[in-house]
Amino acid sequence: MDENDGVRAQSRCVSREEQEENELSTDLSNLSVGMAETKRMDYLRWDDYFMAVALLSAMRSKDPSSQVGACIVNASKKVVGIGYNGMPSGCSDDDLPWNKESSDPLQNKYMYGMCIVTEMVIGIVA
Ligand SMILES: O=c1ccn([C@H]2C[C@H](O)[C@@H](COP(=O)(O)O)O2)c(=O)[nH]1
Repeated sequence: MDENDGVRAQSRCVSREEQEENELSTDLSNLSVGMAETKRMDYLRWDDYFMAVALLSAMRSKDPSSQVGACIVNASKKVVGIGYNGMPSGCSDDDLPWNKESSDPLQNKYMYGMCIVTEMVIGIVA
């Protein structure tokens, strides 16, 4: 052992610390690679997404026999309208009839309701 042994020893010690640090950072970097967020691949396709919006909207309908939902989307895939079948807005769905086979046309829902898509398109362009 000469006078440089201590230095070498210290230097070896620092080296080991550095090595440990390197190992630690390597481990952390592995960890961060392992935890890295990557894009989900099982996300909803646009068509399914818009159809799901339409299905959800249909659940708002008060029509006892048919529940229809709609979701209108523009060319940029932006929803420009959602809706469901029912009485025209502003008309009470407690007062208007929900029948469909009454001999009195005024007592049938068809006299008052309109295809929801038609109604929505009118709403969008109006
Ligand atoms: O494309 C459609 C088809 C139907 N609707 C609405 C209109 C009515 O409220 C009902 C149809 O009633 P039925 O008892 O099934 O005849 O559904 C619509 O909005 N859009």
